[in-house]
Amino acid sequence: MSQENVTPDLARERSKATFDVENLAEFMIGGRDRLKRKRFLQNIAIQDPFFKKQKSWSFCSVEEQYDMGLSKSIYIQKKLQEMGITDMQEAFYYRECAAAHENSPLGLHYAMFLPTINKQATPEQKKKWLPLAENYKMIGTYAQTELGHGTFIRGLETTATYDPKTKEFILDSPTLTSKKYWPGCLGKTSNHCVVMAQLYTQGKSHGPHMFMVQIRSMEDHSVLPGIEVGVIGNKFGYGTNDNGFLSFDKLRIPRENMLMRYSQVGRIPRENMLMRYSQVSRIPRENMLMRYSQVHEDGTYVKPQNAKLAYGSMVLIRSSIVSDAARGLAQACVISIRYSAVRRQTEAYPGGEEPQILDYQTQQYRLFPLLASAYSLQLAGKYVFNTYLEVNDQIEKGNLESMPELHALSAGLKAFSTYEASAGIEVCRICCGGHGYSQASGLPKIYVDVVPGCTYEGENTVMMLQTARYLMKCYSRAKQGQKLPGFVQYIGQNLNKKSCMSEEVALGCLVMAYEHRAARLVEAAAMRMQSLIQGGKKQHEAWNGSSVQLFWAAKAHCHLFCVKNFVDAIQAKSLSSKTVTVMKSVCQLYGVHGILENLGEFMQDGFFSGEQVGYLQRKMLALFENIRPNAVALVDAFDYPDMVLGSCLGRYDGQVYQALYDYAKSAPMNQTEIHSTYYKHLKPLINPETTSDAMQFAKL
Ligand SMILES: Cc1cc2nc3c(=O)[nH]c(=O)nc-3n(C[C@H](O)[C@H](O)[C@H](O)COP(=O)(O)OP(=O)(O)OC[C@H]3O[C@@H](n4cnc5c(N)ncnc54)[C@H](O)[C@@H]3O)c2cc1C
Repeated sequence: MSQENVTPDLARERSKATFDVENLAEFMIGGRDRLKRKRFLQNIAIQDPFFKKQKSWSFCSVEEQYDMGLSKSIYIQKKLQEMGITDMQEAFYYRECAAAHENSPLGLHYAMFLPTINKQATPEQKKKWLPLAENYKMIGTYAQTELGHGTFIRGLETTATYDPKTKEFILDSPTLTSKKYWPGCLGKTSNHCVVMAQLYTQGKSHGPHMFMVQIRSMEDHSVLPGIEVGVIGNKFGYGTNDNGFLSFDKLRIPRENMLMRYSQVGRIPRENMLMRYSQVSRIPRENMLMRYSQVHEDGTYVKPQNAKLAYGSMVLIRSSIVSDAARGLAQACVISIRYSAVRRQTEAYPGGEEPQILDYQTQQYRLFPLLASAYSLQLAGKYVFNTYLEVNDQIEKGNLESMPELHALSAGLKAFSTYEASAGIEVCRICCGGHGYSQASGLPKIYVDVVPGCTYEGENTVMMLQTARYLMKCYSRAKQGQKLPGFVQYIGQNLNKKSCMSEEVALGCLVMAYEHRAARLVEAAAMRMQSLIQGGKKQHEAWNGSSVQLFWAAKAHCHLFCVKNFVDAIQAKSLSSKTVTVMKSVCQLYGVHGILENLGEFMQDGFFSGEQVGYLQRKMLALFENIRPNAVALVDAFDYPDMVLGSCLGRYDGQVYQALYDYAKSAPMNQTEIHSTYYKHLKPLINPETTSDAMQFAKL
């Protein structure tokens, strides 16, 4: 990043750093070559006049935002093609910079529609749809959520009823609450969508299945008969995205439009069933690859044998949400910490210099733990993604041994990270004082982009309870003396021990404390369930009656994972000893602050003494002092160019006041000396004798 014009405050901060920022930046991204490549690709976007001339999104109406989002998306895609970039990670680096937080109206085409065809379609279906989708003849999305149901997928009401006479499905939205509601890119952009609907065949319901449905003409984009589609109106954020509603009036679609890689229905010639995992009968049973579901020749539907196969794609999506949340929090920390190093406020004593607000201990108390959290969550997202890649081959071969653990962890981490990041971004905004409230800070935009991650792809509480379900299974296995896999081995451990914490606050003692807390909360939730069942409650009543404790247990499990993973990650050989020293402080702060924020859970059974809590409190304050000289260098190591941050406060050069003033000057309302509303409202108020029609009307 250019060192030109950097404010003396930021220049001094950087010169004080005790470690090599490049070393940490390379570690975080996964190597020197990758960092170089990322910078190369992002520089192309930074230099491109197309992006330079774009109006700030914050001065646009929702319709303008949608228009701009679409034009940018299409431009970005063309550029990626021109540059021959096919690698997902490389495309991400370019897009991250070029799109600068704008949620693409084509986002779900790439993120859900194309992958769904790739993963769920038969070879014939792929052959038919993929070229059309890749060439933007088909533009699609994924429509699952309805007005009445999102979380409870089995409760979806859209029906797809098979008619064997015509070999068609009839899609119908029989109730108001069955209308699809929320899917991104649905209202105005897509001409196709994958619809999740309840499958009925031979008079029976077989649960939700996916269907490819054309909703608009590929010639003139008109809405097809039997379909009603539109946008759901303005939202908290996501102005560039046309989240929509959709309903069907007995719409007929060909049988081949059911995504049938894993399940089939209806009579079709045997030779047409080129399904990887499903086969028709009349071959030896043991020859059948029946991992998912199958249909007999008479059209009988056979349900999937192993629902866990769907875990793979869920883990992948959730790991990407963890990384997105971590990125949002990291960017908010960059903005707030750089600004806090430039902003000066309140002379410490009469006539004294006003300190940088970053020197206030209370500012450090709010920002440094978030900085630690941003590192921890980024490392957690990386771990889940890399582990997914490692086990993916085994999944494809049907070996699902390690999947339940990873699946449960990814569900909990998705919730844990989005909660932590959303709350943290808001704290970063508040730490910027008044300017944090301006869109010019970039923080409101980051917040509204990250916070829906608490809801989509599994509502957070529901995700935590999913993790808790797995923890309960582990607990009961541990009580039966069975060995638990990898990371959950702490469950069922002896709880009659005390913390080894000393003044030094060793990382090992921090990990032990988090293990103890998680093990105790898992046990407490299990005991509560057990006692409710023994007291005569039904299983589901006992579950609901224990769900707060189950939630606590799942949260403690995720927190433990983040601490442990952080401790393991900083042992990496690629980190220099100076970087390790700094990162050890950051990691310690993450652990210490987490304990102090949840003290009751660590102290309830006397695991910590009051004296040990004193060690932790003193250590936290000492860590603030340790981290302070490196705070700016630590956010620099996230390596976000200004274009990605989109913030007047988080600029690398620290020229925040000029940037804020320029932003204000560029506001559309400042482009005229007198605003049109003066003639309409103010003039008649100030000079009633020149009363406008409106005033005369009001007087009447
Ligand atoms: C920005 C955005 C984009 C979206 N994009 C898409 C999209 O592209 N495609 C799509 O299909 N959908 C999309 N959605 C919808 C989203 O997936 C759902 O909103 C989400 O799954 C949550 O479901 P819900 O709205 O039914 O929440 P609800 O389930 O109604 O949640 C409401 C409350 O009830 C609680 N609750 C519900 N069930 C339980 C339970 N079993 N135990 C305890 N508590 C429970 C929840 O914790 C929550 O507090 C999007 C949503 C948003 C906000």
